[in-house]
Amino acid sequence: MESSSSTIPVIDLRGSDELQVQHQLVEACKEWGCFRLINHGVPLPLMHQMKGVVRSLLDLPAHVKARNVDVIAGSGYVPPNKDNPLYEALGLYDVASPSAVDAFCSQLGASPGEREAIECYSRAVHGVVREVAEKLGESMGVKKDEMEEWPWPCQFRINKYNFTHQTLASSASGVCTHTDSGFLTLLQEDDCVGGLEVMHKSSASFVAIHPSPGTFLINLGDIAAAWSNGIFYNVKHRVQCKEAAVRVSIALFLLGPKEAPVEPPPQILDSNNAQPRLYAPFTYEDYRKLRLSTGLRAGEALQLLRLDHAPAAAPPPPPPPTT
Ligand SMILES: O=C(O)CCC(=O)C(=O)O
Ligand SMILES: [Fe+2]
Repeated sequence: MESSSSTIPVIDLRGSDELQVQHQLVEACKEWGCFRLINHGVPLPLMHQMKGVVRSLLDLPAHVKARNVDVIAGSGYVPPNKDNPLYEALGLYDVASPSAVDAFCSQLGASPGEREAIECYSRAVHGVVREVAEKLGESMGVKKDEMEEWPWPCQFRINKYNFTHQTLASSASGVCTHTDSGFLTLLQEDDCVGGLEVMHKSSASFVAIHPSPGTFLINLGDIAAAWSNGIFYNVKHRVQCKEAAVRVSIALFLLGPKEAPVEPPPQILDSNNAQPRLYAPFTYEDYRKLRLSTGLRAGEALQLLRLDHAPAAAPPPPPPPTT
């Protein structure tokens, strides 16, 4: 697939014209399913400090990282594997729970300084991710107290890509093309090492995302596509090896309602130009299991839940009895 020269939108979270910010948000989510976020309020020194902590945690021996066990499927340590041999990650669910943050730090033997950075950073990015989601909801006419089980749980994940001269020479992939499963993702990319690419919706071509220190990238996931009845684009993205250097990134995933079904709110379904309802209601937990069990990680699992999805052909009738 060809690369496009267009670039993703940039949104000032504290822009003075609220209506303009809402308009920009909706347009970015429809056309790109992602945007760069500036003026978010997380202090630059904290962002830098957290990057240092991420490097030292991911440099721990494998047996220590393995103590970071799953709380929900896939939320703990992900070692390099067959699909993504250059990638590994540590994770924490749910970032709003002080005891979960404490358990994560204890499992990895974080120092008091590292612990403080993790606590401050996770609180700060959690605040930003909620603010972005609330603004996005308001832009669609939905207030935060009308969102089911709001605020939704958040998964925190720190990623490392072991890129080398050898992997560069073989044009290896860091993370294969996928969509994020949740509502939205806030990503602090590596300050220097690029490689992230997003697929532009209308051209279906990959666009390189260049590092932009001090900013965040926001991605919309599968839950955002279902919640908006297909208005928002769940952006496909991947990480390619473009430099022979270790790359690290930090992601916070705002997932979806804990138990309530994911459904478009009436404000979206009843609007004048609304299209018929696209998806059967489902829970985030069931959807996460569906992605894991089918291995469909690039939004295809959502297609299985479309109300107009043709079911697989019925199995052939059993042979007639012989007696
Ligand atoms: O490392 C990156 O830039 C992207 C990571 C990513 O896509 C993910 O964690 O889902
Ligand atoms: Fe992702």
